[in-house]
Amino acid sequence: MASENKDGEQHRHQEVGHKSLLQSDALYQYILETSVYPREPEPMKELRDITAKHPWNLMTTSADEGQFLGMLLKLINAKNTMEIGVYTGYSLLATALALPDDGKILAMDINRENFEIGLPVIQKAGVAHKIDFREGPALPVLDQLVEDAKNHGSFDFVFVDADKDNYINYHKRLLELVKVGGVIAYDNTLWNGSVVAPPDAPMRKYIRYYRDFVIELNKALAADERIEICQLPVGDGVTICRRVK
Ligand SMILES: C[S@@+](CC[C@H](N)C(=O)[O-])C[C@H]1O[C@@H](n2cnc3c(N)ncnc32)[C@H](O)[C@@H]1O
Repeated sequence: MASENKDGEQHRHQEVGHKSLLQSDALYQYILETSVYPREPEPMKELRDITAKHPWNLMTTSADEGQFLGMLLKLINAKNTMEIGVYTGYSLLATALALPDDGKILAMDINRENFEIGLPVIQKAGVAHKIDFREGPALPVLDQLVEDAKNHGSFDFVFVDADKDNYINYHKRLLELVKVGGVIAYDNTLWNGSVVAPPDAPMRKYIRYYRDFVIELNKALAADERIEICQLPVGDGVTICRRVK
């Protein structure tokens, strides 16, 4: 989706946000209009519209990534899941809709207010009973879960979409909590394309700050023999990790 700044200059969608790293705006729009929007469940559309009016809407998961998550969850028959980084709940709703009626999502975010923006839509969709929302930093919750051996290997799927400087810390703990054969998906692993930018390239402050953490994560995941990985250019880059040992 190209947009114009005040000088009438055209920006590509990946420069104004990072919802897709595809090199053609027209191609991305084609994917959305042909395959994503026509199949997007009504509650997800409603939540996407509500979120679009929120000042931090850049943080939301894109509709194509939401569709991808739903498909992935169904393909692996996920039931017990976790999400780190909820914001208004678009990926959370995609997950809740994809899980069976007795499926579970342990959802964590330091900000409850934004979760509450999406909550009425989630309730109306009839899937709120699957969600256990915990307000606060995710790391202490993971530490608590790891302490109890009965949680080891108990999660089928985890979606990580929060503070990039903690992804490595999450990974250490999540590998104990996800079952062998289970999946951890890390979002934003191409970090607005900055992972290949020269260090002196102009970048927004927050992109520059997290860039090195994302680069280190990508190297660590590629070297980790306990997982198989697949990095996809969906959204801002998502790396799917399948625990193998
Ligand atoms: C990119 S947004 C998540 C987007 C969400 N998955 C969606 O579909 O809209 C990142 C979220 O991570 C949360 N966050 C940041 N640091 C966190 C932490 N230490 N623990 C848990 N959540 C955190 C932020 O409050 C923010 O809502």
